[in-house]
Amino acid sequence: MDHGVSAGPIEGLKNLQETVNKVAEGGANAVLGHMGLAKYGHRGYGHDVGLIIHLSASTSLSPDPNHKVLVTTVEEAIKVGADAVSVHVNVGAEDEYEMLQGLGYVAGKCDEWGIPLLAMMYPRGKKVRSEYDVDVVKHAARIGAELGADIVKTNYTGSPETFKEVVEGCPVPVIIAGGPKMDSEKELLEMIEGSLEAGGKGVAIGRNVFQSQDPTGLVQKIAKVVHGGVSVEELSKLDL
Ligand SMILES: CC(=O)[C@@H](O)[C@H](O)C[C@H](N)C(=O)O
Ligand SMILES: O=CC(=O)COP(=O)(O)O
Repeated sequence: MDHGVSAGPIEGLKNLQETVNKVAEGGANAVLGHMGLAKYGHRGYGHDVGLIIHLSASTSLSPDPNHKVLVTTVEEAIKVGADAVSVHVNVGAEDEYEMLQGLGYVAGKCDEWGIPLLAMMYPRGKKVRSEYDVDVVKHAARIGAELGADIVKTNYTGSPETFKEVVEGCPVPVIIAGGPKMDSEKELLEMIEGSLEAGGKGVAIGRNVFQSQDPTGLVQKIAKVVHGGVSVEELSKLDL
């Protein structure tokens, strides 16, 4: 739910509290967002849900939206009760070097404090012809682990065969982002299933969940696939 910074109050994120409630009820393990999520997304009741504070930011209005900067610290995240923190690196961007420096720095701080670090490793920049190409995705994912992340989040490469190369090339658990809203839930669930088949360990789905007609129901289905080992075919037979 970090899109409020990059894209503004987009559909599904206008009311953070409501959205946090819906996904927590569906069984999400954690919500991820900027500092404001802790302040304005706090519900004070209901299911507990993990909190991952995102330390990087850029906006779609910037001359270079691929240039993410660190906007808060591991210590500030810990103060608001974070269970983990995340950093976004665009591998291939003009200012890649600063984002790599930032990731390395944050990884050191996370080790000092004993807090897990999720690195969002996206191949994005002039030399990147496709953000979903296995060669650039596996390179980006590997960098996340090399620089000290505990979990790497990246793009799904379109097939279990290619995604296996990403997982095998990355010594820490790899999870996938959802990307732009898809036409059907089935398409999303099949992508998730494909990533798990390849050895992926989970998902960090944004728009496809919070812009769904039924975020709670969709998270329930995702949890059945990720945690319950239920196939998408079996899922269609369940009364959900
Ligand atoms: C809006 C996008 O293209 C996403 O992939 C973002 O870059 C990822 C992140 N959730 C963000 O909003 O920065
Ligand atoms: O930071 C962004 C994400 O974790 C994933 O967002 P998406 O909307 O699923 O791409």
